[in-house]
Amino acid sequence: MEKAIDITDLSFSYGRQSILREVNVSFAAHRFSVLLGTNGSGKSTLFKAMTGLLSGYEGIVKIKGTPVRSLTHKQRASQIGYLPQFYQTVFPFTVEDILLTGRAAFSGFAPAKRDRALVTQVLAELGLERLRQKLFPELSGGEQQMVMIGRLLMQDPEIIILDEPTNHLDVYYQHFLMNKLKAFVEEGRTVIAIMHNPTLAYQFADDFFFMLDKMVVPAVSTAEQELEMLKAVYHTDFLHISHEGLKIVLPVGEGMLK
Ligand SMILES: Nc1ncnc2c1ncn2[C@@H]1O[C@H](COP(=O)(O)OP(=O)(O)OP(=O)(O)O)[C@@H](O)[C@H]1O
Repeated sequence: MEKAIDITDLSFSYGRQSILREVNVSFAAHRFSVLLGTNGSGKSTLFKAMTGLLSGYEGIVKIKGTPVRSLTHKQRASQIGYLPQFYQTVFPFTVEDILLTGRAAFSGFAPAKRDRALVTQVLAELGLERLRQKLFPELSGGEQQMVMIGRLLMQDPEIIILDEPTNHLDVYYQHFLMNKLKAFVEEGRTVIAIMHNPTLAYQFADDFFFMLDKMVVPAVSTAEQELEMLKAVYHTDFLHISHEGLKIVLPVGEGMLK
């Protein structure tokens, strides 16, 4: 297996609070991997380690064979695009300005003509042309989320790492985005995402991982084991529904299953 990200014996604490404990996991290149897990289980912390934004951990995080700590900012930007869970700007930047910042690691603060052409291309790809001159802080949450995905495309990284990419998106855009992420993988990129919606993840992604007891556990093979794993992670019952070859995993409330 060609590894996009390889993590060995990663442990990390915030002060006295242990968050990650000897995490060993690899995310395959050219696949769409999803990490699922409960609130506060350490998923974002793990992703920060993967993107070089976390310091003070034990263990090794490698991006395509090179420790992330030894990559320069520019090398990192060409390999990894990261959509954080939270971002905020109160400055009145237009959507175009925000997209151009996706090129900052390559073009500095003087965007080239081709960077503006790329803005046109990315907005068209995401169907967001109407937003080009709008002020980013005045967009809706879902519009901002899509613009931030566009910013990743401007960066044109090999590996796309997303922390809850479907946040704020309506059902149409959730499916639109998941299809896009799948298409990026078909084009040869690697996508790794934290998601809170197993139903959506199972429909679109290739590989599944769970955050459990400060460690990352890969998905199990049989459908029955899968439901057990989901229950162990979320303390919630799940059921499988199969519809014309489409497998749907659905959480159900306690006591709903007879
Ligand atoms: N900067 C920080 N300083 C101290 N504790 C932190 C910090 N960031 C996160 N934590 C704590 O670390 C734990 C894991 O947080 P993390 O954000 O990695 O969880 P998560 O699985 O991504 O959660 P969610 O699904 O709610 O986004 C939480 O208990 C959180 O309170």
